[in-house]
Amino acid sequence: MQTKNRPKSIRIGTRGSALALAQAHETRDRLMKAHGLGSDAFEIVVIKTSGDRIQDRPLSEVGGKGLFTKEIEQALIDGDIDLAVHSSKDMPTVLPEGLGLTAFLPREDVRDAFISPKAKRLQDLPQGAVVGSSSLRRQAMIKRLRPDIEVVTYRGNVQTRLAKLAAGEVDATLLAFAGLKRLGLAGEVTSLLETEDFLPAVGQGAICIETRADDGETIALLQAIHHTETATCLAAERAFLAELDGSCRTPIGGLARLEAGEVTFRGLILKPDGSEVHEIESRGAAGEAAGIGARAGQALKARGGPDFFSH
Ligand SMILES: NCc1[nH]cc(CCC(=O)O)c1CC(=O)O
Repeated sequence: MQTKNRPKSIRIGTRGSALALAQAHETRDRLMKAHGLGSDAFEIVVIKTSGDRIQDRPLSEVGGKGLFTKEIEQALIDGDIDLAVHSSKDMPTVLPEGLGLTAFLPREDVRDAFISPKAKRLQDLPQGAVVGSSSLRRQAMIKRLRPDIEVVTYRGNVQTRLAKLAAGEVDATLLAFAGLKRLGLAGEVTSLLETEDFLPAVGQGAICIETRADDGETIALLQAIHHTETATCLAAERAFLAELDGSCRTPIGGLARLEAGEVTFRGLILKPDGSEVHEIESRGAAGEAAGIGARAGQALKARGGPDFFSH
């Protein structure tokens, strides 16, 4: 596998959170298996991002998504790492010049998980209960379903959030089931929110791998672990988001499914207080995934009108 020009090991860049490391290890393990390599063929390079440093404010206030990726992408551009492993959900729709999303791993469960010592389901929480979440989408969806619930901003990594819940700071929280599963914490889940009632974030549950667009050797290496079905769904979801995310303060949900060569896409936008919702469902051939997502985004943008995105 190795050539003369390649440094001794394949350098995998990742954030240092437990979830990010689990994702980097999953990627490495798949590459080892696909190419018959040992773990010594890889080096996991931990990179601290602004998103990791800023813990006291909601991400939407300090600049949103790029915060978890900027420093890692710079390491790719500088040639300090060969590939970067990310949660697709955290990826901006526009990447820096010269970089590309080269591979997607088979998607985990896309659903949000409800975790609470007080009730079995979100619908069963007592009147006026307090739910912790820093995601604008989850906050707005909770208020849409249960306007009486108080939603408090609640940041930190998955373990910190579970500790705050255990300490009684909030009555419940919502987290991506995929992340909990990857951390071996599926047992913490009280119940799962079905996508019909609670649409996930674009990219939720999908690990993506970013490389330099001209790094043919790494791109070839990744082909063996690339999951085209996931990539097709992500093409629709990311095209949808690209039409809408001019403002990272707008709650957005989007999910594509692929069945028998046909993509079914559902998307929605909400006012942050859940008082107004615009939803769309569309379908088409897998080869048209990006167009299906983009048209859905344009349609919702038109339906929301110019005021929808200016809060
Ligand atoms: N924004 C943080 C983030 N990015 C990806 C995941 C979960 C894993 C995934 O969706 O693949 C999480 C935590 C969460 O939302 O609970």
